[in-house]
Amino acid sequence: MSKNIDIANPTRTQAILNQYGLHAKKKFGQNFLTDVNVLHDIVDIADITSEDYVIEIGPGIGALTEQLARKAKKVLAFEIDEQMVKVLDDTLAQYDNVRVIHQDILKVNLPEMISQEFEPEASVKIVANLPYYITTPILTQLLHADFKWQNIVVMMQKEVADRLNAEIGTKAYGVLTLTIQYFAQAHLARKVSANAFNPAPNVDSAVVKLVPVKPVVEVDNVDKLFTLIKQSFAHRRKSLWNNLVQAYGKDDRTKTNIQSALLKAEIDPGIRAEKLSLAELSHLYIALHANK
Ligand SMILES: C[S@@+](CC[C@H](N)C(=O)[O-])C[C@H]1O[C@@H](n2cnc3c(N)ncnc32)[C@H](O)[C@@H]1O
Repeated sequence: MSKNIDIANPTRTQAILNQYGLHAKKKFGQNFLTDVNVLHDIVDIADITSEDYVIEIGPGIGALTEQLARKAKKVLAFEIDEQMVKVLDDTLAQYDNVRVIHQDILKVNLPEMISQEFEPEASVKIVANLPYYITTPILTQLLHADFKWQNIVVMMQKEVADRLNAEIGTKAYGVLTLTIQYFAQAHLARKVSANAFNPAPNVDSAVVKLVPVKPVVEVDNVDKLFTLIKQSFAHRRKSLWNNLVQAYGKDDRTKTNIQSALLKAEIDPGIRAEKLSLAELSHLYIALHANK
């Protein structure tokens, strides 16, 4: 395959799938991008330069990988579908700066991989047309993983993109919104219509750019903070008090501890978690932790 011919365009994508006797697999969220303008936009939004080491999630037949490989120093792409990995051996054969790894991204130890595959102090960017069925677990994994990244540019369902910057007190405001807020600032970079894909998804899509931020309130253990946040949102219609008692225990000593932490954090026990900001939940975590 010549370097000058793009892998992606509506007829070429289908021809490659036919050549290998493949169909897009729903169970792996396979919706292949066939619009080269969208692919170029994604690479531009991520601002990929020859200094960058890129992690791609789900390369598929290599349409986005190829565009990344033309600009980046190295691309490390994780693909779950063995049949796609075989296609990629051919479609990306000319790009010696691409390494495809046949693995479920949710099972990858990214910091370990980065230290094995990238130079120390590498400028790391993450780019993907995400499999929509696991957008939230992937974003959660990426953000909680302990490595430095410059930006994350990902295509996702528009409805999920809206949750990232959801207003406090709305139905869309929740654990995902707070996870994003703790680690990053999210910008909706562009919308993408369903006919940019083969097969066309039944939902609207959007490209989102995340840039890292310092958290509004630093805590000593981010995982524990998010355990508390998940417990607080466990039953959205229940009060914070009821959710906390359910999580921590109904005995008098535990109840007194929760009560004094709420008082210290100046939070009304009757409120619902969806009315609380990240800063308030962080202060609650700090107060609860101090009581232990
Ligand atoms: C929406 S398609 C994107 C394909 C290609 N990047 C494109 O833009 O045309 C999602 C890709 O992610 C792969 N995938 C799905 N689940 C995965 C997982 N858990 N780990 C790694 N790759 C996964 C699918 O097989 C598919 O190739």
